[in-house]
Amino acid sequence: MSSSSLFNASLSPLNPNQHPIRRHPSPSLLRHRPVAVSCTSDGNTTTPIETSVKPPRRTENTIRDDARLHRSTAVNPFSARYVPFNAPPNSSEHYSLDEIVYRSRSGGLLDVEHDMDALKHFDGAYWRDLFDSRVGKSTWPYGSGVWSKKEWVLPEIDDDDIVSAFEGNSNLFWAERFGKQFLEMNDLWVKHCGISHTGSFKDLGMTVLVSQVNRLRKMNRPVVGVGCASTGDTSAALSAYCAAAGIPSIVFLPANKISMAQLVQPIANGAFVLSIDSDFDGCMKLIREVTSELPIYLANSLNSLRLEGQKTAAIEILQQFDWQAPEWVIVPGGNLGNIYAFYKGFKMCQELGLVDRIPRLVCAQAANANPLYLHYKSGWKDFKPMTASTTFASAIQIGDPVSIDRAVYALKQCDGIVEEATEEELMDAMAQADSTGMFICPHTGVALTALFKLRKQGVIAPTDRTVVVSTAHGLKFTQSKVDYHSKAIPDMACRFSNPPVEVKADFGAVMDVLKSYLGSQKLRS
Ligand SMILES: Cc1ncc(COP(=O)(O)O)c(C=O)c1O
Ligand SMILES: N[C@@H](CCOP(=O)(O)O)C(=O)O
Repeated sequence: MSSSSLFNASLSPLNPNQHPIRRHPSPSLLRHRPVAVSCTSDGNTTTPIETSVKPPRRTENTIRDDARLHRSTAVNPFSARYVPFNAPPNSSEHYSLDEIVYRSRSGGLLDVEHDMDALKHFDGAYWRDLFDSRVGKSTWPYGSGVWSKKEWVLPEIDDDDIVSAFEGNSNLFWAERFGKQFLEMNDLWVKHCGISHTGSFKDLGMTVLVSQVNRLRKMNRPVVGVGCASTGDTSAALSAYCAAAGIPSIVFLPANKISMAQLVQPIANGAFVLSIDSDFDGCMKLIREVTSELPIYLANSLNSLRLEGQKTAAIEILQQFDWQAPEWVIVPGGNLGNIYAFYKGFKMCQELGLVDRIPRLVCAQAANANPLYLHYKSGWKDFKPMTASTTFASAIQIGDPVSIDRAVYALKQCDGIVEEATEEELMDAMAQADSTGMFICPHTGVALTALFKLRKQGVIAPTDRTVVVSTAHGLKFTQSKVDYHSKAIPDMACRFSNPPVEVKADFGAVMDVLKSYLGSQKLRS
């Protein structure tokens, strides 16, 4: 096929189905940068994207229409299916992603398995270039950080079925001052997964799950609604994505155990909200029972589809470092799906040749809800669920995590570590981070405490490139910050509190407090 006929055959930018190297996977060709093609809105003329300006969009077309016009007619070579998690090599049990199944025949967890042989037809340079070419665009659905990796997420879904808020592509913040001032580190980063559509990393998984539900409903599968148990972030993401797609959502929340900002999210998005007199683990048990009786699709991370979206945050970190792996990635853990999602994202990048090694993972838990930490400390012997106590890191107040097996597997594979944080430690860490220009949630405070401890022990070196995953926006947890800064927390010194100074509306009084403040600043500098 000549290069010009290739341009004419391809109507989709950087579509691997028509990529010139696809049928010639010799190493030298595979190293070439993919040739991107574009076309006019009537789909006729194609030119290399790097030398042309895209023709103006027809105003009556939406970006979905544009995607439909440019859609490839070639057979999609990529696929994925459910298999039992960590199945023995001789297992043949598998399920189509169009089946409604959350557990294996033996009652174990499931995993989404991709056809790695098909993905390996393209080398690491190909995938790196493809993913890089999609960042920062408004092309449907690749403007999403999740769907820009569609071939590795849900390769078979029709773009028309995708429900996306262009989530992902979250900023990787160089924590220069925090690293220098508190940890003597020069290469510390915070991946702000909470600066997102509903304010937490849950958007990454929920776009995938709700898109698949949208597809199932179009296939007339019996799904009347989607349900979850939640500590506040899963419920917010579920209700927002369902509302965008016009799908009913049902959320089970532990009464009085989530923040006001989190509670109002599903209410505003029109979800059916049940406030249940229990803790998260109690709500989780109930939603599992209910979804096995009623045609309500289960949206918690027990459902392995969610993790396919969440793993893209790991891929994004590598991408943001120009495809270099950091030494450490620290993730706060509760129901424990996310730590496995990070491992899976990193591992796929290694297996498909985008990077040559993966980072070591640290999972950080609140000491008041630390079943994984205790399991790790026991040498991975005999896991014991617990009743979690109240913690300011309320979204990880979980004692019986559904993904315990996934987390243990991930941590063992990458020589990972588990750490814990007391209430005072996590609140101090959050205040310290905020004082250097961040505005993080208490869960990120748990992760930063783990970093403090590992630096002190000499496990993490001053020059180690380290990423702390910030899982939710601080604005969802302002009450905890108010309590801390007003020193209203019993038995907590609140060492880094910064309460407002009350002063009379009088010039002299204002000058006095300002002079005293500026004097103390001079002493500090
Ligand atoms: C803000 C926040 N951080 C961390 C976590 C922990 O994630 P996972 O349950 O996947 O361990 C959750 C949810 O559990 C969360 O909502
Ligand atoms: N923090 C979570 C707890 C449930 O986790 P999931 O990932 O299994 O949905 C929440 O916000 O509900």
